[in-house]
Amino acid sequence: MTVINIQHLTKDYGNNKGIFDISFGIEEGEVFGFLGPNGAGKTTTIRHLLGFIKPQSGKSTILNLDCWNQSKEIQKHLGYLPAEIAFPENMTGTELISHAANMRGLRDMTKAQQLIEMFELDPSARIKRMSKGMKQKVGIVCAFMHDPHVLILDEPTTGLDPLMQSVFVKLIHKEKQKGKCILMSSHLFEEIEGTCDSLAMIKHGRLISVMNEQDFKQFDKTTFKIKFQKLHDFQSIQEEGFIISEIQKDSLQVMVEIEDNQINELIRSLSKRDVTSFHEMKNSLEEYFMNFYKGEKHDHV
Ligand SMILES: Nc1ncnc2c1ncn2[C@@H]1O[C@H](COP(=O)(O)OP(=O)(O)OP(=O)(O)O)[C@@H](O)[C@H]1O
Repeated sequence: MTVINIQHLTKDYGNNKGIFDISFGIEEGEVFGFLGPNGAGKTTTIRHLLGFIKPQSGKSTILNLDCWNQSKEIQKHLGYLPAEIAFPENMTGTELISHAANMRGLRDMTKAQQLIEMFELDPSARIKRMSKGMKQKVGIVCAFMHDPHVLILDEPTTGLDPLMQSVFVKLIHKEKQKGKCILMSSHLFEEIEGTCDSLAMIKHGRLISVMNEQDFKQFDKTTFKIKFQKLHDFQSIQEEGFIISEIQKDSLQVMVEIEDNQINELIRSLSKRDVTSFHEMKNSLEEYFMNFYKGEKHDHV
């Protein structure tokens, strides 16, 4: 079932700013990455989904409810983590979490407590004394504590240290297993690659690429750069049935591309040969896009 559905969504702010003809859908149990550089239009798209912006043309729905006309109904099923969290500074984290729960009519705080422990958050401090990372953790607790079916997360790992980023990735995997529909915006390839099943890439307000689950499978492959001592070994490895993506005869070097489950087979095969060097070159989303859009100027994306 398509939970989030965006069709031809357009908001023109003038001067070529805004979003233009954005369309994509996200299914139940799918983690969808929304990737793009600063100012690309990620937040503008997300604000439409939240019912904060009326579309100029096109429409978006969540659970078949219209995001502009039925946003109140949608709120019950939605968890939202904004990119910039503007919390009332004088409250403590605990007060804020209770306040957010009361607004939702949420009584059972079991999940909130689990999240607080999982992220090692001390919510008793005043928000104004909290670091960026601590505020982000409070935001995560508020977005997930009512166990919503749909999660919209705008640059969710901002301010989290690497350890907490990996806790966040675990949380996303768990929520996905429960069948949640998750939209996650980011300008970090690594974050999207580690969590998402599919993605849309936006630049200058327009979608430039959509990758589905099948397209993502290529990142389960690894390329190895292998150099041999003897010509005979260099030649015979090419007859072993591996995918050879590049051959350099002068240096007796090959690039072998394997699925992650073929690694033992490759090692067995190499153990019979005289290898002088062996380098792993993991296929990454970032590399894929850099190759795909060679010639264009990139900062992050
Ligand atoms: N209310 C507005 N009026 C005019 N221009 C706007 C408005 N809101 C956003 N923009 C412009 O629209 C473009 C898209 O902005 P948006 O915030 O959606 O980008 P983003 O992809 O979320 O970027 P970032 O990664 O920096 O958060 C930007 O050029 C921004 O300046």
